[in-house]
Amino acid sequence: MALLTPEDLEDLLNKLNANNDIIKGATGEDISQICEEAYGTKPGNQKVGIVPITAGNGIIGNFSASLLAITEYFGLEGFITEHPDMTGYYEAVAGGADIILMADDHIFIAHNLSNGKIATNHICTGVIYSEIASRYKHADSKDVLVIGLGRVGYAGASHLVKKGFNVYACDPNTEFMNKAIEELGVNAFDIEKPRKFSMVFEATPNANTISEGMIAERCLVSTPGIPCALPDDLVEKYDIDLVMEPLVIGVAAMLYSIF
Ligand SMILES: NCCC[C@@H](N)C(=O)NCCCC[C@H](N)C(=O)O
Repeated sequence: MALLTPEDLEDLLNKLNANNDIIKGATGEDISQICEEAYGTKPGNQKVGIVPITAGNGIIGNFSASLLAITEYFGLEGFITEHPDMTGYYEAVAGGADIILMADDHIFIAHNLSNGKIATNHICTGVIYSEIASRYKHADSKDVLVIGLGRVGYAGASHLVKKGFNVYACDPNTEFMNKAIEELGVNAFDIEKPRKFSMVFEATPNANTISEGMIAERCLVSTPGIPCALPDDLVEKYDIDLVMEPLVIGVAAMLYSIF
């Protein structure tokens, strides 16, 4: 999994507002409305404790500050603990946090201490980005292309299958591909037999994974992946709504999933 960098997190709320405008234009609703419908919840007066974690590669600059900005963007009170790790966890609970946000290099969780609900960033990111792709108001069918079947892509493919979409998926890792075919019943997308999709959910850590044969002239590409899955020439040539943002949309889904 590619770790975020402080540069990925610069100018976060401007990137969110720009993406929210694209989401509204392409689906008819904004990210808060989509989260409310996807999870059936609304923000309340929950207090969010953000605990920096020093494990592995350690603290990422801007990460905790970004989580605080996101918490406040969705109308919640938040605080970053003065200490990291276990001392920070104790500080958050003692400080009256209802929800704890914390991440090491392998898992990023949101835990609601009041109702016991817990969420991971990789599942919530897969669910919300695939949900956004599936709401494209100019879709020409129920066909959705999922590129990448790692933890995030698999979660998104699973969500779309449950919602009754025709999911075509591809991943160079044959184990991931076979698992998704066996467990989810996805159709293997064959790059040799291209189909043009109007809804694409991409979840890989690679650039330019989308090629011309995969997309309709007018389409919605929804991806948390860094770097961008779309080659510049395709962005110029086609009418593509691109939803791509490094952190806020996934964290919004984490929070709404545990309210
Ligand atoms: N969609 C977001 C995916 C984030 C994930 N790829 C990552 O960088 N995780 C590492 C976070 C480490 C945070 C660090 N321990 C801190 O607390 O600052």
